Amino acid sequence: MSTPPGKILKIAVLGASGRLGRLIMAEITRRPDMELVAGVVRHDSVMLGADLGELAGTALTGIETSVSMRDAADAADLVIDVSGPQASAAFARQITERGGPPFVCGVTGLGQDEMAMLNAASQSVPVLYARNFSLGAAVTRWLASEAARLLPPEQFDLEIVEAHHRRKADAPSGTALAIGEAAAEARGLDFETQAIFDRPRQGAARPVGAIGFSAIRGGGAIGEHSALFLGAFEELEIRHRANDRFIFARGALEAGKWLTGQAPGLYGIEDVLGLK
Ligand SMILES: NC(=O)C1=CN([C@@H]2O[C@H](COP(=O)(O)OP(=O)(O)OC[C@H]3O[C@@H](n4cnc5c(N)ncnc54)[C@H](OP(=O)(O)O)[C@@H]3O)[C@@H](O)[C@H]2O)C=CC1
Ligand SMILES: O=C(O)C1=N[C@H](C(=O)O)C[C@H](O)C1
Repeated sequence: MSTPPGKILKIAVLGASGRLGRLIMAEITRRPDMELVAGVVRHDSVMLGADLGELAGTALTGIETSVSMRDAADAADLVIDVSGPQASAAFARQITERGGPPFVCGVTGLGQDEMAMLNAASQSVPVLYARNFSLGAAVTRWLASEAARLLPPEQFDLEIVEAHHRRKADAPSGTALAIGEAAAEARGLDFETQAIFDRPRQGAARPVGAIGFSAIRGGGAIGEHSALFLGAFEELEIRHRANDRFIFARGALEAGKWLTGQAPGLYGIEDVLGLK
């Protein structure tokens, strides 16, 4: 079940001044089934007080950006968070205290403490956490986990390579980690002990079952991910490239629409797409 037909979904965006936040707000204003009701920015943001339409590149909305997560939550049926790890944790605490509204989080680079806050919120509120909102990336992850299950780790080494724009703060990307976690699970391996994030100049040879990560940062790359299954005599590559950031905005809104009809719990994009 998702939002009832005819109901207009009121949405607040956390991280309204960011690359993805602006696109999500623009997309909301184009949708007849959605209404943009709040946009939260950092307290020292130069965008504080700006009209949301100014940020989204659309007509003026008459609503100014604010710093109050509480006011945003009060006004909205759904909150979409594309800010940063600290803000996500603070907001998750806020929705736990007030018991809603449903919360979609797309922020990557969350640590254990921040994930614990999301988990705690999901005890009483529907929460969806997706490190990549695109359909193609979700299918990439699913395909990689199938390949990992079918290709034995003794014969096929798994390396995950990703590339992103120069301003991305976290590495490896959330999507790369999600692919690695799914592959480790499919192979019955412990992700934490198998993941290799750094290779020393003078190191040992590659252990069997290891999952290696390489992250490229530079230019304007929107997001590219490859899962490489490297055998001695054959190789398989599963590759996804985002050509337009719009795919994340659209995916976030579809995920949010789906989430508003769900019971409290922690969901992923796989639940929305039926990939589980
Ligand atoms: N799940 C998905 O499909 C995708 C996820 N992402 C993730 O989304 C996040 C944002 O990405 P992107 O838009 O490119 O990054 P940006 O840096 O462009 O945007 C993040 C925004 O959040 C703002 N912000 C930081 N702290 C707060 C706060 N306490 N309250 C309100 N706003 C705050 C920042 O403000 P300021 O500039 O003032 O610091 C910034 O404008 C990242 O974690 C990224 O990895 C990105 C693309 C797709
Ligand atoms: O920061 C980005 O830009 C992106 N972040 C997400 C990630 O870390 O996987 C998703 C997408 O690749 C773009």
